[in-house]
Amino acid sequence: MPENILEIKNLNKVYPDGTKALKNINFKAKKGEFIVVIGPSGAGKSTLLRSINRLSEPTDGEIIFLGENILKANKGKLRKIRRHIGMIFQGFNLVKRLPTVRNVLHGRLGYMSSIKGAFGMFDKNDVQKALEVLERVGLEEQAFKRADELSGGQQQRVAIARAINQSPSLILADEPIASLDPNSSQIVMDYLRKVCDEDGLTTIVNLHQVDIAKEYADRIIGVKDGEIFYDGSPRGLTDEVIQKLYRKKEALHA
Ligand SMILES: Nc1ncnc2c1ncn2[C@@H]1O[C@H](COP(=O)(O)OP(=O)(O)OP(=O)(O)O)[C@@H](O)[C@H]1O
Repeated sequence: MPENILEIKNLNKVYPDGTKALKNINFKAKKGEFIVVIGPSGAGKSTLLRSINRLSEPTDGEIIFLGENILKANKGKLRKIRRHIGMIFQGFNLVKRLPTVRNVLHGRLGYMSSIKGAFGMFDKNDVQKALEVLERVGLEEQAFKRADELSGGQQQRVAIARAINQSPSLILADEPIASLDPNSSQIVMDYLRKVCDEDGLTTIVNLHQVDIAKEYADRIIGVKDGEIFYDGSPRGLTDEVIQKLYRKKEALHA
C-alpha cells in the first residue's frame, strides 16, 4: 500500500469576519496521487489548498505532512516543511524581469542561507539542475529569456519547473490554468501531470473545469459550502453528482 504523505483531520477555517470557509475537512493523500479539487465559486477550494502550507492559517484541526503536524510548527520548522511543498499559483508569481532559469533557481532558495539567497549566489550544479528541469517542461530554449517575454502558458511551465526544482514531496496548484486559453491549459496540465508522475509527487490541483479534472485526476474531491461533498474516482463523478455539487443551496429542494 502506498504511504500517506498527507493527512488532514477535522480542519476548520473561520475568517475574521465570521465566514466559515472550511468545515471539518478530512482526507488522506497517498504518495504519487494526483488529486483535483473542484466545486462552485466560494466553496473553499483556495482556502483549503492555502491552509495546507499555512498561507492561510486554519482555525483548528490537524495537517499531518510527512509525519509532522504543520499546524504545530514554529516559524523555522515551517520554513523547512515548506521546502517540501511546491506551490503553483494562477498568476504564475514569477520575477518578470529575471531570466527564466533564474526563476527556476528560486526553487532552491529554501535550501540556501539568506545571504546567499539574497545575492543569488547559486553554484554551477544548481544552474545545471535548473536547466535540466526546464528541459523537462520543454523550455530549454527559453532559459535565458526574460520571464515576461514568454507566453502565459510558458510562464506557468516555468512556475512548474520552479516548484519541481524544490525537490518537493507535494505540489499544490491553485487554479493553475484559470488565466490560460484552452490549448495552453491542456499543455500546462500535460506537463504538470507528466513531471509529477515522473517524480512520484503527490499533487493537489484546484480547478474550475470539471472536464479537465476528469481527464487528469486519479481522484476528485468536490467541495461545497466548505465541506467535502464528493471524494472518489473521476468515473464516479456522474452528471448527477456534478449537478448537485454545483446546485445552489436555495435550489436544493426545488
Ligand atoms: N480573506 C477572506 N476574508 C473573509 N472571507 C474570505 C476570505 N477569503 C475567502 N473568503 C470567503 O471564504 C469562502 C471560501 O473562499 P475560497 O476563496 O476558498 O473559495 P474558492 O472555492 O476557492 O472560490 P473561487 O473558485 O471563486 O476561487 C468564501 O465564502 C469567500 O468569500
